[in-house]
Amino acid sequence: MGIDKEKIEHAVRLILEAIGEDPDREGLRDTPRRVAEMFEEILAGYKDSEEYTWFTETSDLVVVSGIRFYSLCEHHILPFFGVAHVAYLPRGRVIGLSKIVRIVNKYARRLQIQERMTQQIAEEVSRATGSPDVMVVTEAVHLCMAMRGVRTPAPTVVAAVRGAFATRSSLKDEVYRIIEPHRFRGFPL
Ligand SMILES: Nc1nc2c(ncn2[C@@H]2O[C@H](COP(=O)(O)OP(=O)(O)OP(=O)(O)O)[C@@H](O)[C@H]2O)c(=O)[nH]1
Ligand SMILES: [Zn+2]
Repeated sequence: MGIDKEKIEHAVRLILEAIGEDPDREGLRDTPRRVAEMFEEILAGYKDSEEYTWFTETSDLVVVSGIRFYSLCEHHILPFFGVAHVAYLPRGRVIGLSKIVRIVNKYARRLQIQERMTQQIAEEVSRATGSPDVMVVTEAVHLCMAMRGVRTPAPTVVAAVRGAFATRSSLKDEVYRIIEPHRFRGFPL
């Protein structure tokens, strides 16, 4: 999915007019272009590819914790942001640690809800590693809940717990122990 920047520029100009601003005043003249470029950047996850992997004998627990992410909620197009923690048990295949961060960003940089984003990250880590044993915890503040509406920046936690993490609670507890120092404390980031 490519982003139609011209269309976004046009739409932003209309929004500026609709809120009673003068889109030709100095500070706003380049705003439609800036917003179009911003969307191209922060919604780049639609075009990210799947790369990866190499083989190993290990089956030891891997946890990448405290991965910061910034997403946009699909209801209000306002940011939600926080951290993601990704754990998996290799089944003869590991992926580069940076690829886990790339997977998080790939699904964060779209119009999202936190639950679907968390699930998609878990599914792709599972696909990439060939392991059904995956656990992803995301913690976020939603600006649509903070700046407007209920005006309550309550951090929201979503956990996708799959395979051995779901059947062995000691393994799940181990992940929560490991990620504890890297958990998201909400405002201020
Ligand atoms: N489950 C879930 N809900 C979300 C997420 N982001 C935003 N929302 C909620 O989506 C809902 C949209 O509800 P609507 O009633 O259609 O929109 P609204 O009238 O603007 O709702 P309020 O925010 O309650 O004023 C709101 O309750 C938001 O808090 C998310 O990631 N996951
Ligand atoms: Zn929202």
